[in-house]
Amino acid sequence: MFVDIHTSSKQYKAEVGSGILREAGKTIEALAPASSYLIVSDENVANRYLDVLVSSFSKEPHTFVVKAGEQSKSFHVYEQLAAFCLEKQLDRQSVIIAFGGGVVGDLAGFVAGTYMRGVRFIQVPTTLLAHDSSVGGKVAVNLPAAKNMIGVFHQPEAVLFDTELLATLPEHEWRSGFAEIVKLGFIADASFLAWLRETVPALTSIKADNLQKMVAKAIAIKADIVGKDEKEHGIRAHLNFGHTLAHAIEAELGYGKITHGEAVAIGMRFAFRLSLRFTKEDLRLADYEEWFSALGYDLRLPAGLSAQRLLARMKSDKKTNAGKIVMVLLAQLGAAYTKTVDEHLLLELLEEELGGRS
Ligand SMILES: NC(=O)c1ccc[n+]([C@@H]2O[C@H](COP(=O)([O-])OP(=O)(O)OC[C@H]3O[C@@H](n4cnc5c(N)ncnc54)[C@H](O)[C@@H]3O)[C@@H](O)[C@H]2O)c1
Ligand SMILES: O=C(O)C(=O)C[C@@H](O)[C@H](O)[C@H](O)COP(=O)(O)O
Ligand SMILES: [Zn+2]
Repeated sequence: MFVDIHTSSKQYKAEVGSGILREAGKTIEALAPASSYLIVSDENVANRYLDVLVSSFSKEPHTFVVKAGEQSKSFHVYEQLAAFCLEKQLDRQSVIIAFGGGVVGDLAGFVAGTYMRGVRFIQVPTTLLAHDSSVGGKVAVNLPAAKNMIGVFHQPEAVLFDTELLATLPEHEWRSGFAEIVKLGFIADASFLAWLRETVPALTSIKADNLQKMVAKAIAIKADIVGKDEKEHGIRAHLNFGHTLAHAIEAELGYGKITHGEAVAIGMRFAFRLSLRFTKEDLRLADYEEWFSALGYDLRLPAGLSAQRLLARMKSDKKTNAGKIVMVLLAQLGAAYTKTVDEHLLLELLEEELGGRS
């Protein structure tokens, strides 16, 4: 299956299929002829699949493997990778391949977006979550205090999503990726949401054809939004549903202590509760809680966090405007909007959530 992504800076395709990794090198060589290729991956993915990708090229590419996990989305690793590019004499005709989940995609994409002021790159995602991170061109590293603070918009040349690779993904990583898929239903497509609800009573038993359909549809919804607003001047902010709090939780706990998607699931519940303060629509929050609890999510704020500290972190969100926190809320299921929200209200809700934990 192919999904077209049309942004103002680039048009490209995402291919979603089973077994496409075995031909990925040839596909990349045809799509993006280059003076040299560099594959960036992490140790978990490299141990399982790097030889398959490397041997699919007609000429051996360079490889660079980082430690698995969010800690690798740092300036330190960014610098090591950029230095490696120079050491291997990558030039402006070279192509970088991000082979991994969102961490590798964001890191390698940021190096690609900045090395020699920008070289081409290709996303070869290996996690469910990477249906989101591999599309749309947001690439970045974290600052210790805040997620994705230093980055650029740099679209890939193509996305090659082999759903077969998801077979080795740990269950909590399925949960992480699935939260971002459901997010797309909440903000933009109520019928997709209903289909997900029907089709995914358990994460470990999604049939192969439904999995491909789900990933392709999620990419198509994201592509539609990014196509309308590549640089987040408006509607793209809706993709941040649940993220203002999620990013605060991730930074406050320390990167890698909770998966991104599991933090987003908590953030979405919080945003649901906040949305209910401003609408009379039935957002069916209880349905979400019941469904996600059955799938093994813990939607409560992690114990031990401070409401004041979370609020302070939320202020460094990229949507903040003149010191005011801007939240993505739901008008109804399938329709989002942004709203400046008074911090006293946010604090009240955070304290209520944390109080319920003791
Ligand atoms: N750029 C964007 O638009 C965007 C969108 C969403 C999330 N993100 C970012 O993506 C990151 C999270 O990405 P992620 O959830 O993919 O995390 P990740 O890249 O850390 O991967 C999760 C874990 O799964 C392992 N793994 C990857 N593929 C595997 C496979 N096929 N089999 C077995 N193990 C495998 C990894 O080694 C890692 O331990 C966060 O930093 C988040 O901020 C970016
Ligand atoms: O693509 C987007 O736009 C998103 O917001 C997708 C999010 O799922 C993703 O986590 C993104 O990296 C968040 O971006 P940020 O600008 O809030 O850091
Ligand atoms: Zn996200």
